[in-house]
Amino acid sequence: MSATFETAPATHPGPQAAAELADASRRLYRRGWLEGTSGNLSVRTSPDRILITASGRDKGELTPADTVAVDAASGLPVRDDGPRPSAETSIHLAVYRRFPRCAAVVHAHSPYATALASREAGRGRSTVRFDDFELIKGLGRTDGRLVVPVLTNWPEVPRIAADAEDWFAGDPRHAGPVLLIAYHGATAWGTDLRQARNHLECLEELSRLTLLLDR
Ligand SMILES: CSC[C@@H](O)[C@@H](O)C(=O)COP(=O)(O)O
Ligand SMILES: [Zn+2]
Repeated sequence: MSATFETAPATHPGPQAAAELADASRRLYRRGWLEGTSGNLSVRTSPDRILITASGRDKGELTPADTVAVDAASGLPVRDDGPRPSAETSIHLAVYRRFPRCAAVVHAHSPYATALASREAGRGRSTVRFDDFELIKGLGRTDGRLVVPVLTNWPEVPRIAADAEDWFAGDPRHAGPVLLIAYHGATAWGTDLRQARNHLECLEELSRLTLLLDR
C-alpha cells in the first residue's frame, strides 16, 4: 500500500542524490557523530522511493555505491541484487509518511543528544523540554519552547518506528523536526539534506547547552 498525501510529497530527485547522501554522511562522520558505522541518512527521491544508506557501512568513507533505493511504503529494496538497506529504515519511513514536506532524514549517534536523552530516560521522562535558548528558532519554533520525544531503544527497530508514529499522531504542541532515542541517538529531518543536518546540529547544540547548565 502506498502512502497517500493531500499534495505531492517533497522529493530530492536527480542523479546527484546518492553523491549528496555520501557527502552528508562524511561531513557528519567528521563531527564524530557517526562512530563505528553508526547512523544512517536518506532522501525521498520520488513519492514512492527512498534512497537510504546501506547497513553497516563506514560512514566516514561512504560512496554513492553504499546507498540503496527502497520502496517508501514497504522499505524493501527496489532491486534484489544490491546491498542491504539500513537496519533503521522503518524509522525513516515513519517520518516520511507523517511529513509530506520532508525530503531528507538523518540519524546520528551524536554524543550530547544521546547523553541527554539517556539521562532523561533514566529519570523516567519520555520527553525533553528546551526553553529559552535562541537556538530553538533553528528548529522552527518561535515561541521559545521545544518539546522532543525520548523514545525507548527497543531491540526491534519497527517498534521504535511505531512509537515515533504514536508521538506524531498525538500532534504535540511545541514539537520540532527531531526526535531522540534513549541510549542510542538522534533523528532529524527537513526539506533537504542541508536542512536536516542543520536541525540535527541545533538539537546537538541544545543538548550540549542543557547538559552544560545541568538543567
Ligand atoms: C554501530 S551499531 C549502530 C546500529 O545498530 C544503528 O543504530 C545505526 O545507527 C546504524 O545502522 P545501519 O544499519 O548501519 O544503518
Ligand atoms: Zn542508530
